[in-house]
Amino acid sequence: MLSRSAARALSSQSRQFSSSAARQTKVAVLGAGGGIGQPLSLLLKQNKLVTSLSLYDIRGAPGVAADVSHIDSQSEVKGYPADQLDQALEGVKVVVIPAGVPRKPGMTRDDLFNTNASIVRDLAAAVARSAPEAHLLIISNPVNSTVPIVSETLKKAGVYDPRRVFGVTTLDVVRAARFLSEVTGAHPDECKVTVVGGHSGSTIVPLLSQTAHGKAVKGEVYDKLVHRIQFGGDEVVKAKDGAGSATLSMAYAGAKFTDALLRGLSGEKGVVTPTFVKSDLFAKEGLEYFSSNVELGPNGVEKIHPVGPLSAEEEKLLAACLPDLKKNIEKGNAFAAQS
Ligand SMILES: NC(=O)C1=CN([C@@H]2O[C@H](COP(=O)(O)OP(=O)(O)OC[C@H]3O[C@@H](n4cnc5c(N)ncnc54)[C@H](O)[C@@H]3O)[C@@H](O)[C@H]2O)C=CC1
Ligand SMILES: O=C([O-])CC(=O)C(=O)O
Repeated sequence: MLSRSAARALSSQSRQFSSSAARQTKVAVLGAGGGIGQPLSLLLKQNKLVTSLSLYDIRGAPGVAADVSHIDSQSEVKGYPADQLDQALEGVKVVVIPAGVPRKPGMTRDDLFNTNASIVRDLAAAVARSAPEAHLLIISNPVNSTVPIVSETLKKAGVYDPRRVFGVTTLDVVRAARFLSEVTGAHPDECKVTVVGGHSGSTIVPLLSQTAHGKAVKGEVYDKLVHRIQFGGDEVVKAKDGAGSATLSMAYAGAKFTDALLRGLSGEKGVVTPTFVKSDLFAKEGLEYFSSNVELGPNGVEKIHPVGPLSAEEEKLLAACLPDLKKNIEKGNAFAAQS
């Protein structure tokens, strides 16, 4: 017979266990064998909100899984070969997709469309079949078009919920903080910049005027900083000289966004970060999707924040962003409509 205090302690322990178990989640990485997929899997293995990691790729996922599974964190890891996509998705709550080809020097992200559009469509169709209630985090480029493709594919399957589809634009936010810190000498933690729009060149709009350190940057230094944030991806593509694009910083950014979503799903309040989602902010201009600050919660997207006050320079950047972004979105929609 347990004493009353022992029984109380046991019941409080089991409440704690059940609430933390409820918060934990099975996460899949599709494209886990790739340049982003491997370090992303490594980082997700260290996330306490992940109970189980399901690693899928058409090449090499079982090997990555065996390797990552030796890390001494609580989650289980399983790798799936090319013919086991549906099994990989069973019971999965969050699906992160870095599958597809990366750029080489001289290419734009849009040049990846022809290869990556069908990869992303087929993976989204599998999610619709095997994990219809999962949240989808799209890393594969061109994000401005792959997010519409995923959304339309889910719509066709009758399982679309716009609160559960996210284009991962976190790398732009990460770069903006780092590059602003390099210009000002302030710590990156004090240089958080909201980046809105989409994820390629002119569609990337950093709102430097909304931060204390960013507001102080003017003239040529401002122009160079904005250009560096918009074209940071090209810097890495050039330096890698044909061996691909950003993988390590992207894995960091992907893990950071996944963690934000998991915290929101688990009920944490006030989790707000930019992400490319179905949005009415620029519906009048004909845009169905837009990245702005989004509050993440138990259902995914809880609240889409407006872009807020803009400087004259940012008004111009936004004016340049909207038509390009609209074209990218329409291209994704047109592909999905023909598929
Ligand atoms: N959203 C963002 O900020 C960023 C996006 N990217 C994009 O991420 C994508 C992946 O880049 P990396 O990892 O560097 O490329 P990678 O070539 O190293 O890896 C891609 C992986 O996808 C796998 N794959 C191809 N087709 C697949 C399919 N049908 N199912 C499952 N897996 C499949 C390949 O086998 C490979 O392991 C590219 O499209 C790249 O442009 C890259 C950096 C930043
Ligand atoms: O530049 C690329 O192709 C990869 C990417 O999206 C980025 O690094 O932002």
